[in-house]
Amino acid sequence: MKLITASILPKVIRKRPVDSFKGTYGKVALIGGNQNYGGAIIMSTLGTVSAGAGLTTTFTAPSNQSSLHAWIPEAMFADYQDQTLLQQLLPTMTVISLGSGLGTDQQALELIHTVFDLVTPHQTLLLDGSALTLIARDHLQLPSANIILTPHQMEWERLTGVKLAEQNPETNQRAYNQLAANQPHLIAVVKSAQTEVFTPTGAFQNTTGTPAQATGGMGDTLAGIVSGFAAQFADLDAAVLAAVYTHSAVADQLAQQQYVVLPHQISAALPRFMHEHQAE
Ligand SMILES: NC(=O)C1=CN([C@@H]2O[C@H](COP(=O)(O)OP(=O)(O)OC[C@H]3O[C@@H](n4cnc5c(N)ncnc54)[C@H](O)[C@@H]3O)[C@@H](O)[C@H]2O)[C@@H](O)CC1
Ligand SMILES: Nc1ncnc2c1ncn2[C@@H]1O[C@H](COP(=O)(O)OP(=O)(O)O)[C@@H](O)[C@H]1O
Ligand SMILES: [Mg+2]
Repeated sequence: MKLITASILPKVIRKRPVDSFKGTYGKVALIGGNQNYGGAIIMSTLGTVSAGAGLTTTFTAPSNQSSLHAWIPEAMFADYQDQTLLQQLLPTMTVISLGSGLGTDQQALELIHTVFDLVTPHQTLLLDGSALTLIARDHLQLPSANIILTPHQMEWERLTGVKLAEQNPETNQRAYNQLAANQPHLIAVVKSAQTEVFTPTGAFQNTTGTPAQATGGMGDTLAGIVSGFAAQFADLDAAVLAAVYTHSAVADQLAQQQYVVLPHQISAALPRFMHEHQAE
């Protein structure tokens, strides 16, 4: 297994061309955040916008609208139950992220079906949190798209059947091979204290991260950052590796002076970190 080190950053984070505009940096739809888990999709949104995505729309429960805008006015709000809006907007997106704080009720399941029907092969679809739990529970077939899965270890167990205690680079690779077999391009980010990333071109282990990250919303934030990187940077595998590295590298920096790192603090520190690591 190769290691994900700082050397990934200059390959991915490039100085922005002078004549670029928001359209250059991709459109992202983040779908999730039910009445109880609004914080999850707000934290994802903070990650995506702070990572530099050009335009971000957050599809969530209407009760989350004012908190979303209080936290991050740069993001647009859409009601995730509005079928017309979903059908109008999702085809225009570079990246769709589905599942952070979505919950697992019937409404959530129907939303997954809607997104799976609408997504096209040239789009990137990130699946996180509740979406992964529902896909595993109902044996849903993944649509044809560039798929990024971001399971924690229990979600990975649900998806693949590999028990948490038996998860290691070898068993995870075998499970990844099975999942990826019928997909044009699938990336699995198996999150833990030593996150492993499986791509069609290789398997990688992250070298950053701290127990100060062990708090709710940390994975929602990662899903947002990965979406922001995937929207902007052309090489999808490298973009995901750089996002995974960056999320925890920023946490490591903050943890030098903090007992716990709050997920939104990672997003707040992201623009400066990316500035420091951009290459010509
Ligand atoms: N502020 C918010 O709105 C938050 C919403 N969240 C959302 O809540 C939904 C449910 O996600 P959860 O992950 O909380 O619940 P899950 O039920 O999916 O997974 C948690 C269960 O897995 C077990 N587990 C074992 N090993 C684990 C590991 N390495 N990492 C995580 N869990 C492990 C836990 O003990 C627990 O029983 C998701 O949609 C998620 O996005 C969470 O992200 C927490 C914060
Ligand atoms: N001890 C740890 N060391 C490093 N990273 C950790 C540690 N504990 C948790 N993390 C990171 O925090 C995130 C947790 O994701 P997840 O469980 O999905 O969070 P949530 O769903 O609450 O947002 C992952 O990116 C994981 O790698
Ligand atoms: Mg999660």
